[in-house]
Amino acid sequence: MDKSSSGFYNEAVQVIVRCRPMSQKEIQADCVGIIKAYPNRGVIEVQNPKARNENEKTKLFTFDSVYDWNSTQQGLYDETVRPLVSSVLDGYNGCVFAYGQTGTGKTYTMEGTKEFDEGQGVVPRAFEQIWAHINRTTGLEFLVSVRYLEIYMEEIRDLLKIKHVKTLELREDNGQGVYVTHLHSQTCKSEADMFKAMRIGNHNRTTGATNMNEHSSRSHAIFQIVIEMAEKNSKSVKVGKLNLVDLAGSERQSKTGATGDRLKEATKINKALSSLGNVIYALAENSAHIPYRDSKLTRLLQDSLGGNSKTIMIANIGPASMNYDETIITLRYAYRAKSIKNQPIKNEDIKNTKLLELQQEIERLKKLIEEKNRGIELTGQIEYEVSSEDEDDSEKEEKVKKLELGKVEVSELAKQLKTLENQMVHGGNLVDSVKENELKLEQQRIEIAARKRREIEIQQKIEEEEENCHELKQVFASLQQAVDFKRDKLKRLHGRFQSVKQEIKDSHEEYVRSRKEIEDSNDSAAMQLRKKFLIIDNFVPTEERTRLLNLANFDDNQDNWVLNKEQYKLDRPIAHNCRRPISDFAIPLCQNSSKYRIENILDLKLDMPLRTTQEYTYPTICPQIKAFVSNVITQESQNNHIVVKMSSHAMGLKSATSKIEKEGKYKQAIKNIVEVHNQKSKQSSGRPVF
Ligand SMILES: Nc1ncnc2c1ncn2[C@@H]1O[C@H](COP(=O)(O)OP(=O)(O)OP(=O)(O)O)[C@@H](O)[C@H]1O
Repeated sequence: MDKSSSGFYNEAVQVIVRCRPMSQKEIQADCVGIIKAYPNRGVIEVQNPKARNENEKTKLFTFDSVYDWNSTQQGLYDETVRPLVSSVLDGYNGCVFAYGQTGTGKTYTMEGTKEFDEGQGVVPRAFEQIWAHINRTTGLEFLVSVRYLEIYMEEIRDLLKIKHVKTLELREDNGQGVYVTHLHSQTCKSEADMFKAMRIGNHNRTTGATNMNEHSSRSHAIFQIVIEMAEKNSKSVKVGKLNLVDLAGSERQSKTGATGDRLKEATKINKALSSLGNVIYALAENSAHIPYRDSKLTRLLQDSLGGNSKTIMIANIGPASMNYDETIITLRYAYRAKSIKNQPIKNEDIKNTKLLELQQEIERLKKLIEEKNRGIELTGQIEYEVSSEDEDDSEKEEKVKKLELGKVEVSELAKQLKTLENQMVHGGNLVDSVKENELKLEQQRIEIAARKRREIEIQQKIEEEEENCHELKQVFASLQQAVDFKRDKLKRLHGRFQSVKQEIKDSHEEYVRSRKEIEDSNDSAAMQLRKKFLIIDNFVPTEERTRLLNLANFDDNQDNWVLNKEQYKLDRPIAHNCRRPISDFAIPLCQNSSKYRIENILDLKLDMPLRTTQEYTYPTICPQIKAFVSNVITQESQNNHIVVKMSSHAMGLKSATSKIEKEGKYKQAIKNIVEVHNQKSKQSSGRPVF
């Protein structure tokens, strides 16, 4: 930690990398593993399956810690996330987010699997830690609430209240940072309440199957836990906020096979992730402008990246050779994120919190109840002391009524008090011995994590120093030895120079590729814009255009242009006793109507719905019967009936007749004859003729 120019302490974003095991699909496709992880040095080595020369063969990346396929959920949590959640419980803002290609284990890391103990990911383990802390902390009152949202197709959705009627918008506030309006906040009184909220949200989250992942997350999800804590009757509160973020994975259409909706989702996912990449890049480069406003995701993560938060980025990668390009891109972003500096500040002494409001309201209600009770007691006493003979009946009744009313009011207030008290949790409801043991265990875990981090840091420093001091330590016996040593060093440095050169070349290629993507999307946006201009220029009168342009204002919160609704009023055309045509058939009828002319200033065709019926097709007669019968049918008219006669070889050249009512129903007649004959044939020979 170092001090920034603004006087706050800078703390770098902690970046860890996790590589999942080879998947069944990758094993079946005979994919080669290209990742080597060195957890004690925090190093990841990637082998390039397309290497053309020695320099391109391997790439090394150093991180705060790395986890390979043998890593456990418990190990990862204890070593990296537990210390962060402890800080949140001390009043800091914290954020853990999982980043990486689709199918690399982001959801596995954040949520985990259904197996109860070992399978649990970061989110449920954080619940456990938070509630263990609350249950052993005496003397404090807590108000714990959760929110769960997803950004799907650039729209924010409340995962705890899916049928939200109000639109959820992003707003910015000096105290709160960026927040979402009308987002449902669920108060939790126990670990089970939090689990319930998580399950509801997960159930509502948008997922879908792709070639890369059967349960692919199609949205970015943020689970937010807010913990307000204060002593009883205190004047200020400490607030810890934890954001647990499971991002949707970046994906290539060629690999995921996405089409239709999946493709549209993928385009939005990739766009938001590329904005995130740009923010990381700009922060790492210390740019004057950080493009947070490019997407909703980056706006929501504004505090976590470069702001008031302690942040951990978990970069998830896969081990297979077929994903080499994506793995390198993820590792490059993660590497850049290492140089992002945040300024976490303890949220102490906060005044406008819900917990404070609750505490004050509880106090007020308690006092009120006390006063009312005192009043009731007094009225009761007076009633008892004053002799009943001195009062008439109506006065007595009045007093009894007043007394009853007072009691009802008190019971109402007591109910309100109970509801308010129920929202808060009183810490420290564990038995003392359990409390002590838990505290010890927690401290041990945090110490072990800190020791491990220190070991990795020391190891990385030693390697750096060794490189620098190697030459100083050497004592050369001969000139030749010195030359050999220098040659070795030159070779090493040349190798390093080549790999840096290669890295620059790769980065340039990546830059060209992403520039091309941006240019393509710019071109398509410009094309859409030209189309809209074509319509506006040709169909919207100039005065109206100027009027509307003057009414449009840019809304920072919505990040969009909006029309001033009070001044913007479009007069609807007046009806002229004629209904608006709603079908092709009705249009000609309305051609002469003044109403039609006024409303349809632009003579556009109506958008007709797609046809849902089919042309009538005549039934067909079985070709054998048709050929056979057409030769022998005769018809005669008999008392308004048609008699169809047919004879066939199949019937021993006998003729049969059928009587039908109308012309054109020969098929029916033939059917009748064939059925009758088939029945006869079945009776005699056991099988039909036709
Ligand atoms: N460390 C791991 N150990 C064992 N299995 C893992 C691990 N990481 C991921 N997996 C498995 O890999 C598969 C894909 O994981 P997951 O769904 O978490 O990927 P994802 O990155 O969230 O994908 P998407 O971005 O498409 O949502 C799952 O079947 C998961 O169980």
